[in-house]
Amino acid sequence: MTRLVGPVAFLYSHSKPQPENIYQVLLMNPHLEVYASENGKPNSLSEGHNGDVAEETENKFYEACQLKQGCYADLPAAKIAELMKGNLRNSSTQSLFKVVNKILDDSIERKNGDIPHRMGFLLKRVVQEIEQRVSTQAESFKKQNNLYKVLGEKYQSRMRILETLATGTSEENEVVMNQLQKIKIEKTEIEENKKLEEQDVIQLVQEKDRSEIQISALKQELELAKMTYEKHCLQLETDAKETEVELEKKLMELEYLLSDSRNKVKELETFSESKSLRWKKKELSYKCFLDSQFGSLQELRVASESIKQEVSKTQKVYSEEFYHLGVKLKGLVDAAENYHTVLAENRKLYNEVQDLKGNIRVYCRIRPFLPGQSKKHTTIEYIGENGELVVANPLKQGKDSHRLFKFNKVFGPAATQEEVFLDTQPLIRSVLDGYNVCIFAYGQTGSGKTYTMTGPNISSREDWGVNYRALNDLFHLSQSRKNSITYEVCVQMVEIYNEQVRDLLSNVLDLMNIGLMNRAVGATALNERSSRSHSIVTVHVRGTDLESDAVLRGSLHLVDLAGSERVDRSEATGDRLREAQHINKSLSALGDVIFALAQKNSHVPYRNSKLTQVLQSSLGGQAKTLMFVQLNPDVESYFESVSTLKFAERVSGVELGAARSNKEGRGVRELMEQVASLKDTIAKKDEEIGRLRLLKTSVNGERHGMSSPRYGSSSPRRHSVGPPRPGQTLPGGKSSGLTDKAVSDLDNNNSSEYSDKHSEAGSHQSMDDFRHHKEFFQQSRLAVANGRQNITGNIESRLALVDGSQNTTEDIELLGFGDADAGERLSDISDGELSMGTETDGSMCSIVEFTLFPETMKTQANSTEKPGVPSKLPRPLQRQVQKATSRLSLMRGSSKASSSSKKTSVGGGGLGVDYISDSSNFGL
Ligand SMILES: Nc1ncnc2c1ncn2[C@@H]1O[C@H](COP(=O)(O)OP(=O)(O)OP(=O)(O)O)[C@@H](O)[C@H]1O
Repeated sequence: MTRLVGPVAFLYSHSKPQPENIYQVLLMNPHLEVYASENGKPNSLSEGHNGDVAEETENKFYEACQLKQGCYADLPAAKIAELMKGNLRNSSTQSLFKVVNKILDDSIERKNGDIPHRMGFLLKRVVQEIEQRVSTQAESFKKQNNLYKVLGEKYQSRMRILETLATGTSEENEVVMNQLQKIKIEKTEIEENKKLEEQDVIQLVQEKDRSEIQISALKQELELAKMTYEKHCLQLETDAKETEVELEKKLMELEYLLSDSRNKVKELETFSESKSLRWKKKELSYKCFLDSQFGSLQELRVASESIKQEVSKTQKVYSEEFYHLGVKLKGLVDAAENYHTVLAENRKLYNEVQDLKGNIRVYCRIRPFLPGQSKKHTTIEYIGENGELVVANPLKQGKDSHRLFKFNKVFGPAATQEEVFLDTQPLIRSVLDGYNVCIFAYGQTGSGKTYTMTGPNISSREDWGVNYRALNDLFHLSQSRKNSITYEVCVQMVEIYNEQVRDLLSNVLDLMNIGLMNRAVGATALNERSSRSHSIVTVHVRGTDLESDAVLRGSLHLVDLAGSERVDRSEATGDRLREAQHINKSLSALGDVIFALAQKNSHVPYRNSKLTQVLQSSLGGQAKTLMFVQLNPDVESYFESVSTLKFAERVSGVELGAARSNKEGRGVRELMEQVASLKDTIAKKDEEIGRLRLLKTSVNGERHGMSSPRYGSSSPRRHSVGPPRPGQTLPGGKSSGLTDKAVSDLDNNNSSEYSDKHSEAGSHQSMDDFRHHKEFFQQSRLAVANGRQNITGNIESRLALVDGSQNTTEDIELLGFGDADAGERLSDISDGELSMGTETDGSMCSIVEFTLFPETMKTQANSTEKPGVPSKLPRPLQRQVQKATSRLSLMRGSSKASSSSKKTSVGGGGLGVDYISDSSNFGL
């Protein structure tokens, strides 16, 4: 490209002079540069705007020329031209001009104007070069000029168009101006926004700084975290390695297990295949079975349809029949209701018949298992509502193992003290109507006798036994009747221990006070001895009808017997053996009495024990007697229980005769008193006769020795009475007044041998079923026999052997031997016709007196021996006994001393029981 700049462009545009040759151009513009084109021709003329570059080129060219001058002076011109050719082409036009000027200057300096050939050639070449360059430049100027001309025209036409357009768009210009204004406003707004944004930007920058700080802090944290993370990573890696090792181990194990389980799976697969085969077979068989069942079901459906029809038919028939049955049933229900009332009436009537017959009532009570005892093993099989009891033998099975017993009532283990008492209450209340009542508890040790009679805990009303409840009830009843009848009530508590009778308490207040004050000691002392002694609480009642002045007397004996099996099990010696023998004796005597009564024997051996003596009025008289048979349900006690039940069954068959109330009209009482005084005089006479007889006998004995069979026996009984004949008049003018039966009783009673045999025979007959009881009866008899061997026929000695020497006199006295009127008393007791309450000497009071206070009798008999309290008794009890005895003596003394005393002595001779007038004191 060729540019026109500087003076050339100026020349072209203003003067437009057309240079006629290259020299002119070069002269006009010494700075004009002419560049050779690549093809060796100058293609442009350019101003050398860098003088330094041009100067450098010029110097180089000149130096080259001078060099060539010196060096190549001899070279031909062609050769020089060839060498110059490259430099010419590459040199600028200005440097060429300079070269020309130099050459010319040099030639002028030489003054001859002579130019060396070589320089001239060079000059020619340079000029040619410059001419060539100028001509090409001029041509391009022409072309450009033409081009500019075309362009000028074009622009002028455009200018014209634009001018026309400019006039047409002035209005639009206004709009555009307006828009421009708007745009300006927008621009200012934008600028403001921009400012704001700049502020924002500043803020953002600040924030950015802050965040950068944060970022740097975070980066630090990150660094730290990275460090810890790396540490952690390291730890993890070590852990991972360890776990990897473990896992590898486990993997090994698992692989082993896997292979094992694979084997098992294979086994199971084979097993399951065999099973599935079996199941398939089964399925097939079931299918066959189901098909057959389905078939039979179809048949059944058909059959059931027909049956349904039949059933509906029969239902109709049944409903009709049911209707008829309903009608009949209604009638039956009515009848059943009546039946129950009839049954109740029957029971009542039965009881009345029993009352009339005077049967001993027997209630059986079964105690519950004690804590610690196994409740599974019980002998009690069934308890009926009407007194049936079935016991099972644990050693047998089948029918033989069961035994049925029937009593008036059976109380199960769950029966309460209240329930037991309610069934006993009517009997107890009849005491206030003048009846003698005896309630005794019989059974083996630990069967619940004391529980029933006394109760386990007297401080709790609920636990009160029959004794406390009876006393409470009697006192309350007597209080409620006080407007029509005044009652005098006396309570005695007696214990028969080793055949000695001990009056423990004679006053109900003392009973209650000692019970309350000294409960623990008293209770313990009593319990200790309970198995080895018979305890008897006696309530004497005397009532006076305020209207008729009639007097009624009743007595209630509440007896807790000693354990029935004690002797059987006893392997005791010494004191315990003695106790056992006494218990044996008394229980066997009770058995003898009961069996004699059951067989309606003419003789009933009451005298064989203190127990039977004390209970005589309640067993043989017109008394109401109830026996509680206590059972232990434990299988270990089965045989004991069965023998107890057999004994009880026997007892329940005993008829005592209809009970009779001891009521006396005023006349009767007066007569009784006369009879009593007469008896007293007779007794005195008898005593005198006895003394005379003794005197006579001693005189005869002296004369004839002691060989008389009549008086040979030392038994005063034989001596005094002998076997009387009916109607025989007793010495002293007193008719025996006894029937044949009474006489024989009397005889039997006095003949110990006969009595023993008789009782034994009775026992043997009646006790076939009661082997166990028989055993202890025999045991007791052995003791008696031992005594008999030593002194045959000597009753005193025999008794001394049985009861111990210290009690000999006492026993003789108690049994009536050695007492002149004993025969009479015995006859009274034996005679069933004589009531204990109607005969003074044979009354319960006198018997109790007689039994309780042998020392009194001894005094009467002028005996010198006095029984002491047995040393075997526990000390507190001894004190009690002594206290009670002395108190009773005092009471007797006072009643004797003053007939107007509030305490009334009953029984004649001041030997009765002291009644306490003020019964209100006894409210419990
Ligand atoms: N019905 C009953 N309910 C609860 N416990 C009873 C019953 N009967 C008896 N027991 C308990 O059985 C045990 C023995 O009773 P208990 O002392 O009355 O017999 P026992 O026949 O009088 O004996 P022992 O002949 O030795 O005097 C006691 O612990 C008593 O509390």
